Amino acid sequence: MTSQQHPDFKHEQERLEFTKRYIDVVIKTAATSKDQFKKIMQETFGDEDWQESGRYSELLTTANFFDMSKSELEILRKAKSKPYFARVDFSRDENGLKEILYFGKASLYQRENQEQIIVDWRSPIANLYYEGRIGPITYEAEGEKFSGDITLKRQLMIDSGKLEEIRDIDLTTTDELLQESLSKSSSNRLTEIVSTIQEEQNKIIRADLNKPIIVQGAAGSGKTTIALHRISYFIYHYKDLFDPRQMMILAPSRLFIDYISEALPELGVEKAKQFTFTEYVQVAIDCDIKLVPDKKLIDLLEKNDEDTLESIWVSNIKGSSQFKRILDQFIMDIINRFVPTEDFYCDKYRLYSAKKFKKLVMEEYWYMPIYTRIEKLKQILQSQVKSKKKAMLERVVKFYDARIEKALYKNIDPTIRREYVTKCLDKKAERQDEIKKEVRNSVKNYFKQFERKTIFEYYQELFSDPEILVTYSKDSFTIHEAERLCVYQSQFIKRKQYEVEDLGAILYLYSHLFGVDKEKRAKNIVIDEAQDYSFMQLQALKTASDTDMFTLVGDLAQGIYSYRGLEEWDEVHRSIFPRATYTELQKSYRTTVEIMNEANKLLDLLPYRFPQVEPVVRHGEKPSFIKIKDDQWGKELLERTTKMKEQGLRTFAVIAKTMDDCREVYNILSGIDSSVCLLEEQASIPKERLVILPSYLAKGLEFDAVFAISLNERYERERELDIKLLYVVMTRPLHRLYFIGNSEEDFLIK
Ligand SMILES: Nc1ncnc2c1ncn2[C@@H]1O[C@H](COP(=O)(O)OP(=O)(O)OP(=O)(O)O)[C@@H](O)[C@H]1O
Repeated sequence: MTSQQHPDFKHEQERLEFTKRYIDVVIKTAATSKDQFKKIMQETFGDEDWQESGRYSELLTTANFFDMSKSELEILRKAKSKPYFARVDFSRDENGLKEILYFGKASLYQRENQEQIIVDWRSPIANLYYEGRIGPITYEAEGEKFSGDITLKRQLMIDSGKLEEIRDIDLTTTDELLQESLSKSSSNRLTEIVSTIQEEQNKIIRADLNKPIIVQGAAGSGKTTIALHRISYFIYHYKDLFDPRQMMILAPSRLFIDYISEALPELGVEKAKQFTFTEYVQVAIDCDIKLVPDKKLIDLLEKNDEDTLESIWVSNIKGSSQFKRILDQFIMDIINRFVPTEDFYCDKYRLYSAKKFKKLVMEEYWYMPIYTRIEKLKQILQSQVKSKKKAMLERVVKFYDARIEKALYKNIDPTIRREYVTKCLDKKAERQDEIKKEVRNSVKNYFKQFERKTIFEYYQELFSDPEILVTYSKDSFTIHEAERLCVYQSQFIKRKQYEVEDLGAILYLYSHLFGVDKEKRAKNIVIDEAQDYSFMQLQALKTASDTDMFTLVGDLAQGIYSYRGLEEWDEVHRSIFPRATYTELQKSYRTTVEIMNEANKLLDLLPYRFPQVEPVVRHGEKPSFIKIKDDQWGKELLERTTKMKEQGLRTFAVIAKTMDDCREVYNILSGIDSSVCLLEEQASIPKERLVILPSYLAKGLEFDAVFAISLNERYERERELDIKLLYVVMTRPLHRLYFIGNSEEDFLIK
């Protein structure tokens, strides 16, 4: 039963009013605590010797409380307009008592009796809503199993604090709330979906938090959304143990980060760090890297000449597991340069043997980056020298004092004796100075035997000798291939530049040689569009962060960077994240059946077997083709946009294959309507404006309506990259898809 005629509608309305009033009370109480906090702050800072008086710890505890109440306050304030979205009535088998649970984005207890007024969607019992059907059920919380009966499952539509509708879900009802949510228009921003999370998605969000997870999900299956909800779930579960700033989200571009930014505060994950891979590498190695503009994809699309093919060949190698093995050999080689061959002496005293050092470098400190091992050795020597200094000086004093004393008692000419004693005193002072100098310099001098190079010098060294490269490759390279690689790299070495494809290897080397600072290491990493990462990049991230706590979400069918990225998950799973749970999502929530059916045809043209994507049943207009006959297409496109706006659609994109075509489209459209906007990688997406962007930047984004356009650049059936790009374009719209071009064949459609 739906709508306001529901017999329980009034009751639910009253319940909502009670909840809102209760929230008001809590907010007020929290505000008082805040005032109290200020008072204590003043008192505490007014007190001169507050550090000693023990009030420091008091201050800290209060500050902590203040922080909590501030965020609690914020969450509750936000929750007031929509405190919950669902109700589940559950009778536990153990006591037969019926619990009435209201699920929302906050959690709220009635202070008097500790009864839950709102249950957080991330709590274990919320599984009853996401996975439970009416009838008997068991659920797990903190390792314990509970069983009972769900007697009611109800969705509550609340808007601006007003109950709009209630809907009971029984066994047969399809999820109307999901349908409704999907049929809405998009806002150019990703939003949270807590009230309509589907069972298969819920399983991923709540999958074992102590294990990595790899999700291969179709376009529009909710990968980005799920990844963000999983972070939210993780933070909720480890709120007392884990600082959200230790989480890192890696996204393909700033444009994409801007796109997901709106969902972050809603989910309470805004504190997680957000970077592109390139940005993170520079942060991790604490150095700006001069990067060659990344034109390979464009070159592949536009030129596809010999130089391009050579650079693609190199990119493939630089991202491969073979390259990791080469780097491992290189690292071993470097480590061997740090094995001391000489004993350490301070003055003429042998304080440490080379053999003992070797054991430390090669065995005991094996887990540390090599430069950290050397730093450790330095500390050992310094403390050795420090502890022996007194004894060494005393020995000298003792030695000369004994001589002087002997001379004083010896029966010799007084002049000779005086001269002898003076000489001894001088010698003693000289030796003491010598020892002091040695104490100061011996460690430094000893360490001169070891090289000191920068990460860039090491990386360049790798490409300096083809023969050595062949050895590192254990003959998997021919000398000719190694030479090609070295020649290719030399063009950048001269200009002190690097390619994007070098960053994985640079980060990997850096982690082994120098180590990434602890505060720059993330403890939990979420990677969106993970199919575009190479084996080397993923391995480097794991080594750099020293954890395998990764959430990887991606879609190989959209792998437009597969020349440097991944073609399958298996190797990553096997070699980098063997503990990972691997899951697939085949249902798509974004587009209509009509659009998805058309996009699905492209999957058959790809050289690998990609299963057809199943759209959630939602119908709409069939994609249609507009032929370019004259200059009128621009006008027609804008007229259609105006019409769609009248029908309630809000976000529109014109997507061309390349930026060149985009510029031409922009020139024509901006001549008719000055509000159209050309999107670049660093841009943020303007709201409510028609945007023009190239296919490769559209990945991950979505719009109500998409015009796939081809002026000069057609999609070629023979080229895998073209098929993938077109697939990305065709899976962006929620509701409408138009093709504008010279011929339908340019879009591989009939
Ligand atoms: N359970 C759900 N309830 C409501 N909307 C959902 C649900 N799951 C996904 N969506 C919506 O479907 C759309 C696609 O989600 P999302 O962008 O996360 O998919 P994706 O798998 O990352 O897509 P792509 O591979 O194309 O980047 C979004 O608008 C999202 O809000």
